[in-house]
Amino acid sequence: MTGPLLEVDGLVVDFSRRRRRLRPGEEPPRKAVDGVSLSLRHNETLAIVGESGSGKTTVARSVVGLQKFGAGSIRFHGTELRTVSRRPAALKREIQMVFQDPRSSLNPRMTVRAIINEVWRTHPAIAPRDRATALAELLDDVGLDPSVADRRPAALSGGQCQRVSIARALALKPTLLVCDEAVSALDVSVQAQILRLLVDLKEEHGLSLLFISHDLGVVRQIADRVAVMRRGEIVEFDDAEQIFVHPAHEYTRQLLDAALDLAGADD
Ligand SMILES: Nc1ncnc2c1ncn2[C@@H]1O[C@H](COP(=O)(O)OP(=O)(O)OP(=O)(O)O)[C@@H](O)[C@H]1O
Repeated sequence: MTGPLLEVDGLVVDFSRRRRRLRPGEEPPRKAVDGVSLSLRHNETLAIVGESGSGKTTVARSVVGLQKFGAGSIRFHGTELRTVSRRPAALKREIQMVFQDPRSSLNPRMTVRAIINEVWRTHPAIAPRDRATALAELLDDVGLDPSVADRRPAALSGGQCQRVSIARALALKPTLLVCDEAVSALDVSVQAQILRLLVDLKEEHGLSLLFISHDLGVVRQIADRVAVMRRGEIVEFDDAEQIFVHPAHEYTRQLLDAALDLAGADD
């Protein structure tokens, strides 16, 4: 396959609605995302890092189609994407998102079996003929016991719920998984297990991952390339090794230092 899987070019998202005349010396309101360009290759993990409010989630939501954008373009397999309502169903299915809080993203009244069946009901084109076997395989893929199928989210741990969220995404046979702070709400040991799972799934299913995180320690474990965002812009975009060993931008160095301080404080 030639060309990147995903190309974001000059993306702009501006939440400030009222256009009033600025007072002399007043700074114009900052755009949440201001001219972001990046690309994601097939079977690659690209992480977007940056402090809170830097625009990471807004980029992710734009890619998934949950956020309208004002300018720029997002291309997937070379096809221009707009918001979800204007995307062809097959493309919608190919880009799936895993959220930070697995509990609130799963319907508490439904069993895991019902959650996954619901996905297949709404996408009959990719629904397996033998759903019971496919469900067992899916649960096995994400490291869950088959007995989990008949449980509800409240009966599962946070890590198990996140595995169910990942299984729900995989049920749609995506090519791109967008993970927005997908391990941030989990204990460190569970974080490591879910990261391992994502790496394995990426290899087994040929997935690409867009991985949003404020945690450089986590990003270091999973990313092939890293885009560093600050105030709506990308300040550095490079191979993970380069970012972590030879950061070029002062802001990246500050983030790395802050992460090291935090790690030291944990010891
Ligand atoms: N729906 C919205 N309406 C208005 N402003 C928004 C909206 N969503 C995000 N913002 C603003 O856009 C900016 C970028 O937010 P975003 O959530 O993308 O950043 P982030 O880097 O993901 O931060 P965090 O990790 O805290 O979510 C912030 O200033 C935020 O307040």
